[in-house]
Amino acid sequence: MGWGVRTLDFIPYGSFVCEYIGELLKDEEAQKRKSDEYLFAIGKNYHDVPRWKAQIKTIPSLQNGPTEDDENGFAVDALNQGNFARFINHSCTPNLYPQNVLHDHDNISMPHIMFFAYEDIPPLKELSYDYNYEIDKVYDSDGNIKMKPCFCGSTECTGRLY
Ligand SMILES: C[S@@+](CC[C@H](N)C(=O)[O-])C[C@H]1O[C@@H](n2cnc3c(N)ncnc32)[C@H](O)[C@@H]1O
Repeated sequence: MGWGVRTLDFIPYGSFVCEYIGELLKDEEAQKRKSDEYLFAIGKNYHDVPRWKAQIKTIPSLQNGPTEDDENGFAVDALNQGNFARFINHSCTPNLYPQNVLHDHDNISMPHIMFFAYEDIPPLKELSYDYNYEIDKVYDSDGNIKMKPCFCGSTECTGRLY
């Protein structure tokens, strides 16, 4: 799996752990990047979530309907600039989960990606999150389906990252 990240300290359930830092790219720019190893796709499905729809009324910039940013979707690329979060591997039974967080602006299409602890994490445990790829939905530049085996070692491992 290459490099990974372990915690030195005990991390209590629910704690904020770190942000996924990198270059913010429009989806179309992200797709042109030669490497997708460190891309975190933010997605643009926040308008579809009924629970979120109620809260959308509280965000001033969303009152005039979707903007060009909403149509585009964004990704964070940590290939050239980033922090240690880019070395966190995928697991089919992860101990971290990402959340979209708005704290210094109210543009819902480009939230900060913050990781929180799914459970109490003991010292020296490897940190992981679910990369959430859809199997057979990742393509190379020629349009062929890409496949990558998963080595997370979980008893619930699906066998493929994508
Ligand atoms: C964001 S990087 C994680 C850090 C990476 N291990 C490294 O050495 O830089 C994502 C890449 O790590 C590898 N990786 C992460 N989790 C994996 C897993 N469960 N099974 C196989 N490869 C994994 C894959 O090559 C993936 O494209």
